[in-house]
Amino acid sequence: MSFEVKVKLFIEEEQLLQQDDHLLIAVSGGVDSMALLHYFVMMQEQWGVKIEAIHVDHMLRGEESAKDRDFVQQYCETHHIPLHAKAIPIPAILAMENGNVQFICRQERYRYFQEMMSKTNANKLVTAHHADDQLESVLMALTKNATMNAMQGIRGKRDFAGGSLIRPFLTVTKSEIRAYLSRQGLTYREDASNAKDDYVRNRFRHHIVPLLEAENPKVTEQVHHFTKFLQEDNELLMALAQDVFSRIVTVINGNTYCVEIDALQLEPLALQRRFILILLNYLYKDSNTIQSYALLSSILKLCDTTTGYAEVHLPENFIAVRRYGTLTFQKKALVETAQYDLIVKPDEWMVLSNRKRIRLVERANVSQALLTNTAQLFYFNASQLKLPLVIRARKEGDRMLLKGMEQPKRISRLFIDEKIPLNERNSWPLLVSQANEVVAVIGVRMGMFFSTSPQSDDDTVLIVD
Ligand SMILES: Nc1ncnc2c1ncn2[C@@H]1O[C@H](COP(=O)(O)OP(=O)(O)OP(=O)(O)O)[C@@H](O)[C@H]1O
Repeated sequence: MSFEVKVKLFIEEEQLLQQDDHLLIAVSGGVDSMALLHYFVMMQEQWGVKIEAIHVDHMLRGEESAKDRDFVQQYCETHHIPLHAKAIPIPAILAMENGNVQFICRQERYRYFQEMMSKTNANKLVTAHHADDQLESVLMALTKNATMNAMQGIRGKRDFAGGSLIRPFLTVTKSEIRAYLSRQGLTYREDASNAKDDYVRNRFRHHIVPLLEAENPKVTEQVHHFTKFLQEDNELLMALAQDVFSRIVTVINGNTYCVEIDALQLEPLALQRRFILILLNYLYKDSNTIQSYALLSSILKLCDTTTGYAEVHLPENFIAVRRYGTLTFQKKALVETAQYDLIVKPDEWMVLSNRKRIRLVERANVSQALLTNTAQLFYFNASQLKLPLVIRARKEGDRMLLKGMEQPKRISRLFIDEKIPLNERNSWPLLVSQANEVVAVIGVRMGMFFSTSPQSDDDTVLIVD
């Protein structure tokens, strides 16, 4: 099958192009992306699309990278293709931020791609990833601490910057691309770093892939089918995991995710894993960069039991905590610092940081307000407390009067006795009167003003659910 037919079939099969698409073609100047740009120059009318090119000079290889840019520019001028180009001082960024060169290049490159997608109103970014890249990616994922997401390799199409990123060359090999370019009589820029073994990808390319190709010259085709099957299976499993997510996750204040462990454990392990990946997607802007098999396993290990307290520290200051059968994901800062002072208004449910809900009602209205049978009722005489009550975090020296005790008990002591985790003590919700006396530690102990049975007809009731 010819190069052009192979590419056409893949584009049609994956529905990568539509009539009137506005494409931004990512061109480094190397063999793959020059072939990509040339392919679209030749085929733009046939596909009915509008094309522009985009290039990033990472300023990493001195004059060489400036020459890459000139090379791309010259081709674009000859073929009347608008070019968007930007030089990004990666060495200077690295000096300030530290980090992995390839990671920073990629991050900066895609930031510019994204910016230009919206400035030019393009709806698709096109890159020249090909079948050899696919094979290398799968092999790299297999040997790394990767999740099943990475094992599925590169996709032909994914969402990007309000449109999509498409890879029309994903089924053609590098040697097919090279042969196409030479048939077209075109040249390209050679990046000397590609020949070195410094990067993992290069080591796979130079040493592992040739062995596999010797075993089966069509190994890239085989990997293409393999990844496609995996992707299709995964789509189904992700949809099922999303259903589970909608059923068993409660989101508090838009930033704290609470999972009922019992309900999660009813699901097959394959869905539990994907459920956690979906959750990480909510927590992180780019969850792909933090996904690892080890992280997934340590989070799932928290769900082995529903009793006791355990936590896993996650990247970027997130934390997963298991307590009372609930698994909670949130920013550590939210756990450690209090964000109250909230006035407790009658007849309104308040959701607190310890995942309890409370509500104040007149005794006569209790039955109306009771929605669950897990709620506990605490009766008190409102005239004995200075209202309104307030929810706040602990303060130095806080104490509480308890029934049967002559001296008020220090809240810090009570936290220790009740085994409240250290990192939650500063945000644990306390109920405080206007006289600044702590009258309850919500979900832990109620002070002397509260009884579990009615004292009079006009009691006020605190419902804790
Ligand atoms: N400097 C660049 N300017 C414009 N496009 C580029 C540049 N570098 C890479 N690209 C585009 O990205 C494609 C993949 O390049 P490469 O394999 O170097 O990137 P990668 O980092 O491995 O992949 P990814 O972009 O998915 O992270 C290229 O074929 C080209 O389309």
